[in-house]
Amino acid sequence: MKIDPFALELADPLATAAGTIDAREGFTVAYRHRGERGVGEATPLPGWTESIEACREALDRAAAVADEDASERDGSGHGPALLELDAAETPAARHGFATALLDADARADGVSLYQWFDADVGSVSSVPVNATIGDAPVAATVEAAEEAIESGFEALKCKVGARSVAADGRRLRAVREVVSEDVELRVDANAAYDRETAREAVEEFASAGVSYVEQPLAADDVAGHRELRGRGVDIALDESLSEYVPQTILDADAADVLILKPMVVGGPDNAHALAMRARDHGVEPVVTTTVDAVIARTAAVHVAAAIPAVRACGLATADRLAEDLAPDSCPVADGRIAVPQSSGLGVEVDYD
Ligand SMILES: O=C(O)CCC(=O)c1ccccc1C(=O)O
Ligand SMILES: [Mg+2]
Repeated sequence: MKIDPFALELADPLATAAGTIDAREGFTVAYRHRGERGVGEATPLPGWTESIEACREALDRAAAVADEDASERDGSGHGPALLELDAAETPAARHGFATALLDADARADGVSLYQWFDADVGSVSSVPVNATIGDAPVAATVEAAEEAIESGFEALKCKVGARSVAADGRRLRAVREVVSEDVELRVDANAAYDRETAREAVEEFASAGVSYVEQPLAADDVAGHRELRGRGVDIALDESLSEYVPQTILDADAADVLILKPMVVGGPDNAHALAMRARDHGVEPVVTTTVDAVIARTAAVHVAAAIPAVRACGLATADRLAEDLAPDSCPVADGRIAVPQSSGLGVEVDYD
């Protein structure tokens, strides 16, 4: 297993109620499996996943198991090595190795990763995506919304909760005025509110025609989120998935929508399985990145492509990066992101 660190600056930092994301650091993972070299990416986001140090340690541990097994036994060390990586403890590390294995497996089988997940989805050339609009004053928010609409997005996700409910209400109504009613408006509070403020916020968002609010309350407040449902704006849970296993949220009827970040749930395979389980419970899955580099972003696109008739996903995050690890394999046009059709992940990383 080959583990290489990288660090990427953001050209367009993402301002949220929980702080601004302005750089991403992680590791590429390369692993030979079934005669193919698979590539993966582990890009931890502290607060959401393990730290960069814990990620490195976990990957080194998995590499030791995989490499020892490969040299001393039958070369099938990926099983025990993957089991070294706990999806709850070190989700980014597991994501990195699992993606490399999935890439190699799908390449060996000669199918694109999304079809490797589910051959029955048929051919999916693109999936719908939302534009991601950070926290900003009214004028800049409206400008970002207009720009997104001009480039063809039909869903906008606006960060809220860094300002008062009244101030966010002004931002959202101003956006509503310049975009047509057909445009889906979502918001993401990143756990900014207490219960009382959240009820006021939901009322305000309903009047601006918001479809769903991501994580209005703290990650551990499952009961609070359940009580917020049915007030005219759907409830989507995101941070709660780094606190609880998804089954807890599904069993508690705490969400209308589950935001699945492969980097946070421990890999594209886990994200796909959880998406299907959510659907079975009548909860809609939405796949998003954690503003990752091209390998993880592309893996997330394959997860979304394997979900039949998936809602707009939060995958249009490439433009925020000042640089990337390889050319973009999933360009965005007209509000949709392209799904690579070559075998495996479809990302060619130049190691020289
Ligand atoms: O969903 C999107 O549109 C983009 C992804 C996004 O918002 C995000 C990116 C990094 C970390 C957290 C989040 C989030 O959804 O809260
Ligand atoms: Mg969110």
